[in-house]
Amino acid sequence: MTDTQQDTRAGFVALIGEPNAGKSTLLNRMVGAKVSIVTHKVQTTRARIRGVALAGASQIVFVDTPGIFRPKRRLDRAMVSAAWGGAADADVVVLLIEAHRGLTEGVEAILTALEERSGPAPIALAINKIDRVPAESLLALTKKMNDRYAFTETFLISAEKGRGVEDLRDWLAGKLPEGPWLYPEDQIADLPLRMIAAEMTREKLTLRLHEELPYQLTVETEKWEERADGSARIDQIVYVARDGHKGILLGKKGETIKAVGRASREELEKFLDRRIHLFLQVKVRPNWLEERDRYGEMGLDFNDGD
Ligand SMILES: Nc1nc2c(ncn2[C@@H]2O[C@H](COP(=O)(O)OP(=O)(O)OP(=O)(O)O)[C@@H](O)[C@H]2O)c(=O)[nH]1
Repeated sequence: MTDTQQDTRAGFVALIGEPNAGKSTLLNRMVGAKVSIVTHKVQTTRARIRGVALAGASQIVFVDTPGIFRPKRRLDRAMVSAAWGGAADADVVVLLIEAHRGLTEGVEAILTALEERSGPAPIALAINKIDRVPAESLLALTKKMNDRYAFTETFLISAEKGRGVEDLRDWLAGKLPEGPWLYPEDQIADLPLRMIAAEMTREKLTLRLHEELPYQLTVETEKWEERADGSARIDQIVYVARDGHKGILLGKKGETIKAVGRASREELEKFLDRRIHLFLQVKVRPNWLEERDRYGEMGLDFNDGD
């Protein structure tokens, strides 16, 4: 190992909490401005990348599980446990709650789901919006929360004012497994956009192919090129596990993949409000399943680079 590679760490952090807890605000603080473009427009049950933060030699990949921890009035426990899968694969979980609301029914529901899961990941509590309450109340809330659940660590933060955020980020960085970074540095800024674009194409494939759709399929955004005229060129690869699947995806004279590309491009243009040139390619990658086992659960388009 050379000096420059020493001590690099990388891994996944699931940021969970009730709607409005401040997840986006916190992420923007830790990751940088671009993350806010990740809206709730693209819904999926799988975990998605919200952004990547760098802290020293660590690369922290934040994932979330949209729709999961937003139970309506009555909590569907089975659904929450099933959906919890994505977060259970994270290396660290952060539960974000609001200082002025404390241990609400919604937080209680999340804690129940936490108790039912068996993953070994450390779970930190981040009490957010501390600027909204008197400092004296925080000690009591910290105690109440830790009596309810044995958190690995508790942080008092104000995502909006930036208080305590660095401490949390540094702590997360230290908890990740040692290993090489998961994403090249030049991809980090637009990673969420790349993910969204891939997800849109995947969705169009699903709509078009229904049950014919090979289960072993993934979409990766390989290139994202900004053009001088304000448009962008996006190159995506649809990976399938077998030759036969490639034929299904292409369709007669490539009609199927063309239609998928058109539909995906139209939606991307609406979403990004700009002109998009989308190029799709179908490739067979037989060992894809092995990678998928490791990363598919996270909804990641993992790029192993070798
Ligand atoms: N006072 C105060 N307000 C905050 C703080 N952090 C976030 N907020 C506000 O809380 C509201 C919700 O923040 P978001 O970051 O959108 O919350 P979220 O958890 O991402 O919400 P969803 O997108 O619904 O899941 C916004 O109005 C933020 O400005 C904080 O530290 N202090």
